[in-house]
Amino acid sequence: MPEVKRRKIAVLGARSVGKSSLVKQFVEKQFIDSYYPTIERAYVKSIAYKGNEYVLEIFDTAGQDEFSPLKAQYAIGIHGYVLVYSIASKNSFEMVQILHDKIIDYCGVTDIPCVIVGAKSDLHSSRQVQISELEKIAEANNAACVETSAKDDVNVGRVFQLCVQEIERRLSGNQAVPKASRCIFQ
Ligand SMILES: Nc1nc2c(ncn2[C@@H]2O[C@H](COP(=O)(O)OP(=O)(O)OP(=O)(O)O)[C@@H](O)[C@H]2O)c(=O)[nH]1
Repeated sequence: MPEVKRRKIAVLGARSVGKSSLVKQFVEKQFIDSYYPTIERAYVKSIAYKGNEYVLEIFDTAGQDEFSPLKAQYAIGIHGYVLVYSIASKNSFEMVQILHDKIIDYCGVTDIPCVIVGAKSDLHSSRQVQISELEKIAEANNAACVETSAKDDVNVGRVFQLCVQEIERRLSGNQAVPKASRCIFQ
């Protein structure tokens, strides 16, 4: 019988970028147009990956700015990170590198399993962050990347598949994953 594996994932990013909407769309298959700032909330959802069942414990966190201290519970015992920005906000994109650096620094490591997510990909006409910029930051940080829309339910499941992929390839010592399976835009 395939083994059940448990993995903890923290979802971090600036305020109002769509973290909760992404997690809610993934877990509860719903999208809510109104905005309620998140304090913090944990969700559980199982997925299949390479023939195994993964029980994901997903921590949806409060929006961060550059001065927010990283909470211990989002660093200790976390297997993988989902770092979210909105494609319609350059400032939120800049927060991704700040957050990545904070996690690396807090954990005292050089590399973390991470997916960088350009959220609200349906907001084409307000786009401030190009796909090439996402590819560049992902490559610089050895991360996977994807653009999603929680509103239109585009690539939402892929975020968490990619996160498990990033976690597992490090645990197995297999670093060789083709770029095409690490960066997804449509
Ligand atoms: N157009 C569009 N709007 C979105 C999308 N995802 C979220 N939103 C909207 O953006 C606003 C903020 O979404 P949230 O999911 O609450 O953002 P958050 O990052 O969890 O916010 P904090 O709790 O402050 O950190 C809400 O009004 C959502 O309806 C999306 O994919 N497309």
